[in-house]
Amino acid sequence: MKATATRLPEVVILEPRVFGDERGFFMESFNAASFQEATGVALPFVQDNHSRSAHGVLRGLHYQIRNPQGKLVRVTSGRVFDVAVDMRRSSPRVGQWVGVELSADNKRQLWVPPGFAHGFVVLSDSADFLYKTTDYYAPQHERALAWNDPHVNVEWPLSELRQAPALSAKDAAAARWDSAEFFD
Ligand SMILES: Cc1cn([C@H]2C[C@H](O)[C@@H](COP(=O)(O)OP(=O)(O)O[C@H]3O[C@@H](C)C(=O)[C@@H](O)[C@H]3O)O2)c(=O)[nH]c1=O
Repeated sequence: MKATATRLPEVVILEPRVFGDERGFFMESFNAASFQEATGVALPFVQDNHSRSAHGVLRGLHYQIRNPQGKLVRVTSGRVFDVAVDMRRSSPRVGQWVGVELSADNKRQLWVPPGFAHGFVVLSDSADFLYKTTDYYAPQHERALAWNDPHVNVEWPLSELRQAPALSAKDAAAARWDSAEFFD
């Protein structure tokens, strides 16, 4: 497992060792000890999620203001641009973002800690997105920050899309920075 820090130090890119042979490949997609060594995080994971999205779908930027979820995310078919935003009020990097391309080919995983908003846009024809979470889904605590909030100013790779990003109604109505809620 290779771990690479991003410009937000708590957000880490993980690359499992891939054993290829004439049959295909094998990798440990999750190993608790390797994960803890790479991130310093000992939280248990309690939920696994899988979504499939068409080209141009943008989900996010989501976080839970109570029961915050750390997310270990990866892509098993297709290619996405994945984004984490620091939503911790007392953080020196509050409002800063990091974006990483995750694909079935590069087999990268991104560790998005509790206290960060998360989202992604699909660059391929479709994408299967799998993630583990450190807390349960709690819709009453879920919040969405607008993907295109000018204060955060995520540089989404929109030139790679054949269309404008496709959003859920919830994400289209997401909060702007000035009315967003933060982690203390
Ligand atoms: C996220 C989630 C959704 N659902 C249900 C609620 C709803 O009816 C349906 C679709 O939910 P959403 O539209 O919120 O799904 P989606 O927009 O894919 O939400 C996800 O986006 C990415 C970016 C994240 O980071 C995730 O944590 C999660 O917020 O699935 C669950 O039952 N459990 C869950 O954990």
